[in-house]
Amino acid sequence: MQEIRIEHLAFSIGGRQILKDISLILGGHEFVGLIGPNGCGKSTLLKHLYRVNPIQSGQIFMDNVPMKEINLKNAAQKIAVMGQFNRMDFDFTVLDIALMGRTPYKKSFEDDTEEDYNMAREALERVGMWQARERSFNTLSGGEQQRGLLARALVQEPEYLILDEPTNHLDIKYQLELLKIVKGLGVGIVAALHDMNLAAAFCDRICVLKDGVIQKMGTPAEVVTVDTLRTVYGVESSVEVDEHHIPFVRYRVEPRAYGQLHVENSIHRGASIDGDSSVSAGVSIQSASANVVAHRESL
Ligand SMILES: Nc1ncnc2c1ncn2[C@@H]1O[C@H](COP(=O)(O)OP(=O)(O)OP(=O)(O)O)[C@@H](O)[C@H]1O
Repeated sequence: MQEIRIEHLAFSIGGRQILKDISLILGGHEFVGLIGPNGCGKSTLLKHLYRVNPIQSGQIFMDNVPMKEINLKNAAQKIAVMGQFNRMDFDFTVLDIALMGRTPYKKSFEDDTEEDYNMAREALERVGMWQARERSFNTLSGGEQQRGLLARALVQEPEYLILDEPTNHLDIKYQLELLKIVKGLGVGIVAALHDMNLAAAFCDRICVLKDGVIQKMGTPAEVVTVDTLRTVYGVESSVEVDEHHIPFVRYRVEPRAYGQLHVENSIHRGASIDGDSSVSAGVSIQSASANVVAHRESL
């Protein structure tokens, strides 16, 4: 696929406008990050691309063909999706989920072939889930589910990949691995991301949404700036740009806020929160305090 072109897309729910006049070109071989505060419209925009949300106003083209003229099966051969909500209604195994990636290529009730099985095996090995292939998908942890869904997307051999918060639930090793795998596919990618440093490290371009409007679009160095973080998120930061033009954000937090937290913790430590469990209350407060200290040191 060469490109997905979005023109003047607008979308309202219950009289509230969620997306306002969005125009955007997503190249077929670039990794575009979609960032912005909670509720700014990232998932709503992505749902238009994978056709969960109907187009109310504006147009979306895939390689110059209006999306509504492309039948769903053809679209599913071109576009794979890793969405945010992954619960399955039936008790599928991890292997079943991976094999579902072949569905757009099959006729109704056509059986899986050895080739399908080999593709599923290769994808599951790639995401470290082959050993868990007989596990019920619904019993997996959030991160394991996400890796299973990535395997399904790989098996689908898409030309374009849509990821809605793909690193949600993943530990740092798998966050990096997932982003490396998808980047290495050489297909177009659009991903809603919250972690600014991951977005900066992996994306070719970043689109910033706020209140359903595109605020900025550009390379990570153009977009991930102190000004963006202040105006879009209301957060103070410092941003360093390395020799590869990749920005790295450090968030500024008032040191006094930590001091106050320690004082509060020491006052409450050992005190009973629920009236009958002073020990467990003390433990949880201490561990929260330790987390804050560790976090502060890492800053
Ligand atoms: N079906 C719906 N009915 C009512 N409101 C909705 C619906 N879908 C989305 N919204 C609202 O639209 C706004 C944008 O939601 P969306 O999920 O696109 O945000 P987001 O940028 O992906 O947020 P987050 O970062 O929290 O995932 C939110 O205020 C949300 O509550």
